[in-house]
Amino acid sequence: MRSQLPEHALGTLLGQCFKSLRCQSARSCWPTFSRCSKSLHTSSPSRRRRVSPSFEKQCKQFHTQSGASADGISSSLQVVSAEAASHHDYVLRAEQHGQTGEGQPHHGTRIAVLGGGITGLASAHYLAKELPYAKITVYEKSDRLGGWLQSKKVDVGNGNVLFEQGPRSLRPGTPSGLVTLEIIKDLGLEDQVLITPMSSNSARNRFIYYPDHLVKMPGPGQDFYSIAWSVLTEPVFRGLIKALLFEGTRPQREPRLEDESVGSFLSRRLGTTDIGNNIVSAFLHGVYAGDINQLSMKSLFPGLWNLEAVFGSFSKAYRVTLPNAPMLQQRDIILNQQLKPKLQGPLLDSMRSASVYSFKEGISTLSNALATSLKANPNVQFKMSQEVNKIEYDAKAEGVTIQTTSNHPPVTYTNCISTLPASSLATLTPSVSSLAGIHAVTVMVVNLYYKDPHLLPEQGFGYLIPRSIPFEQNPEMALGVVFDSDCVAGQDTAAGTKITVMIGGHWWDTFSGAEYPDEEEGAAMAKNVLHRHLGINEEPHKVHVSLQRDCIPQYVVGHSRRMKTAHDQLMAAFEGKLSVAGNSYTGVGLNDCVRAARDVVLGIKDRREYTGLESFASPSKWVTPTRGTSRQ
Ligand SMILES: C=Cc1c2[nH]c(c1C)Cc1[nH]c(c(CCC(=O)O)c1C)Cc1[nH]c(c(C)c1CCC(=O)O)Cc1[nH]c(c(C)c1C=C)C2
Repeated sequence: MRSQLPEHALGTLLGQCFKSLRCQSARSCWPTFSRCSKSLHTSSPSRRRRVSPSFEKQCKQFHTQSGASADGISSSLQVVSAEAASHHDYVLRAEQHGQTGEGQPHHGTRIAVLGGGITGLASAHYLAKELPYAKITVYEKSDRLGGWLQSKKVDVGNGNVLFEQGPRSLRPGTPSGLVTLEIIKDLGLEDQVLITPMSSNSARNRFIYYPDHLVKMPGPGQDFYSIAWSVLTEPVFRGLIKALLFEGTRPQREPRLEDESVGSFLSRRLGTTDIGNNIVSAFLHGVYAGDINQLSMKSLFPGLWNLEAVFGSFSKAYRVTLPNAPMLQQRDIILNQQLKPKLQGPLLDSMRSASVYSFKEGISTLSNALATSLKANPNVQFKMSQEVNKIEYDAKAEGVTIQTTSNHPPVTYTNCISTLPASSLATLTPSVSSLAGIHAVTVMVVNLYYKDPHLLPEQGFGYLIPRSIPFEQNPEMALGVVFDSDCVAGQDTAAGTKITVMIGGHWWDTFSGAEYPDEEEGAAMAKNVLHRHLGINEEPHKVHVSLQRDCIPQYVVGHSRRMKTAHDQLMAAFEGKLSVAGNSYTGVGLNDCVRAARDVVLGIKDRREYTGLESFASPSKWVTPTRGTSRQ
């Protein structure tokens, strides 16, 4: 299965150009994955011997550098099993210990979950499943559950259309994606799932708007000549061929360099800022609504960051590792091994052909079903409209005390899982000061519905707008446009064209609250964008504008170090009884959030002391299961 993100541009250009260098951050595709984990099991000494001498040399070099055994291939295979048994593999161990963790069931265990968004609900779900004896209390400051998942059904006269105001679809082909599938299975939502196949227009046709027209990004189904023509003639690809040809000649980064921005990394490796500014910045707009010159290479693309450290350049990595030996994180392999056998069946089978998926009633189906199932559980209590204003460690009780703005007395819990934004958590407890600086961007989401079903000039996912677009082409500071009618079919009963325009993000970093456009201005801005870029002059039949304040945390340079400090601070101040999960920490996607929820619950179950940031304190190893090399 190929990766079908809007960042296909990046995946294809960096990935396909070097063929094997699939970005193995959190985005590995699962056939590769299955192959690798299969070969992990079946790897025999005779197979291991079939390794090129140059590769072996690289491995030895790397192992020596990293302080690991210089035993090349076999040592890296040992790394895999050694890590599975190592002290920080809480998750695996928790599963092996069964439902009661290391000790006996602890009746009287009370766990607080702060935040009723998708991470909070998923945490409560896994707590109820894994610690059935525990009493769970979910605190939510607003009067609704689901957080950023906001699907709105709108009556348009001749039927309904569904507007998504936040995330709109899920990708099944990543390790974290398996966790979401597990929840779907737990909740019996299989018949609600709507799949967008990889063969669909939206999966195949992805565009960047540059400098004044839509440019189709290379992707599956496109023939070599049209890709070559596009790369040679479209200004968006300026400098690409030269950059790739000479990438291997550029020096490896200084070992001292702990992190750098994606923009800096690309210009250093490719010798030009054009690829970053024209292509990768567009992809980063589609996922993070963020700034390529601030976002962290190490956190966003750990796979590429790691490859440079190991091999010196991508082209060398390609020559050495060959296409079928991607490097994977040990924790991903373990997750795959845990969940895939459990998920075997029609749902997993149907996901093999899926690019993305959603639900008939929208993405909120997931949070609504979680809430319904939790409300039916007598061990789970929701404290709605209750804002937490203080969190303290109670050393005597060895627990966490939660105080809210309501007049209720503070309550002490055995453990607390905070799914609040990092910066909010920092205001509730001064002891995790390192979380205070985590900034999030605001995006204005404008959903438009037109009765005319034939308005769009192209069929596809939509388009992303890079930072380098001339100002007069984008004075509204739009980040991208989604062709919703093509993206997820089957949610609307009314025919027509549904589009979402996303505006702002990092472009609004310096805005104070008062400067954001109001709904009327937002609607006018979106219509201007569609008029200028797509020639749409028609008035929409329905418009919905929502300002999603601080919705996407930014993993800027130094993120992993900040997280490591936060882990240490949480351990020092709360003895591991306060854990964190959510989009501020280990990934901004929905799948990342539910995976974080599961990890935290299994960590608590296993050890009862778990911060959720262990992966920063003891990073998972990188392994090439078939051949073997690793790096922390
Ligand atoms: C509010 C706007 C958002 C923008 N990005 C995100 C939100 C919530 C978060 C996000 N979007 C994507 C990912 C990656 C998913 C993954 O599996 O890792 C994340 C974390 C990809 C994406 N972006 C857009 C779509 C339709 C998708 C596919 C999957 C999804 O629906 O989440 C569209 C899009 N999002 C943003 C912009 C500017 C944009 C423009 C086309 C910002």
